[in-house]
Amino acid sequence: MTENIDISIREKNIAFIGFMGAGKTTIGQLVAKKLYRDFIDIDEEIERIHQMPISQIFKEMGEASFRKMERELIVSLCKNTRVKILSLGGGAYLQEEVRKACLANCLVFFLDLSWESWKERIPLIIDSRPILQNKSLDEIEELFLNRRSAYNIHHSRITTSELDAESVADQIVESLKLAWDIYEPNRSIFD
Ligand SMILES: Nc1ncnc2c1ncn2[C@@H]1O[C@H](COP(=O)(O)OP(=O)(O)OP(=O)(O)O)[C@@H](O)[C@H]1O
Ligand SMILES: O=C(O)C1=C[C@@H](O)[C@@H](O)[C@H](O)C1
Ligand SMILES: [Mg+2]
Repeated sequence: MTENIDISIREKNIAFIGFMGAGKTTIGQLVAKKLYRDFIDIDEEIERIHQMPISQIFKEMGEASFRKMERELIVSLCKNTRVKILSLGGGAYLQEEVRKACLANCLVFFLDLSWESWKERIPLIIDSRPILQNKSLDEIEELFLNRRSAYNIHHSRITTSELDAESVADQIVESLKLAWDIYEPNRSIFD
């Protein structure tokens, strides 16, 4: 397939972006199920291709190689696939090429949460995210705040603080259906 130009918004891939632990994998999976769409988690896909966890890829191949892998995979999926749900890794969207490809070919949802809410998730993610290793809480907060300027370039922002994953997914599906009906009434992906 050639580059996705002028595709209908119903056919566009949906991409989830946001900080580590914001819920991109969890919510992406739920949204995919609710919309009967294929789900691709970029981190899991890289782990599958290389047959090792991300933390080991960082250790053995270095962060720069990981960033190249995620960039190439995301850009290729953006250009060559449709109707998919893509959950990006937390740092992928910091790369300009990734941002451009996502914004041009996907509906980009920023899953946002407050620093206070994020801190409650630390025990759930701390061991498996190499970027968080050997950092103080202040340093992690700085990263959390600094990355917002990139995440703020999106099509839609959903605040997930105080909401369980199922409710966030329902809210996203509702907003998508509304947008599809407003911008492309009387159309289905089979037209
Ligand atoms: N809305 C939510 N409320 C409470 N816990 C949540 C919510 N969404 C996700 N979680 C939990 O937070 C943890 C991290 O979620 P998840 O792995 O989906 O984050 P992520 O954004 O994909 O992170 P990464 O960028 O590192 O891939 C999981 O244990 C998940 O169950
Ligand atoms: O925020 C980040 O930089 C990362 C987030 C994870 O999803 C993984 O992609 C990896 O651990 C790096
Ligand atoms: Mg994830």
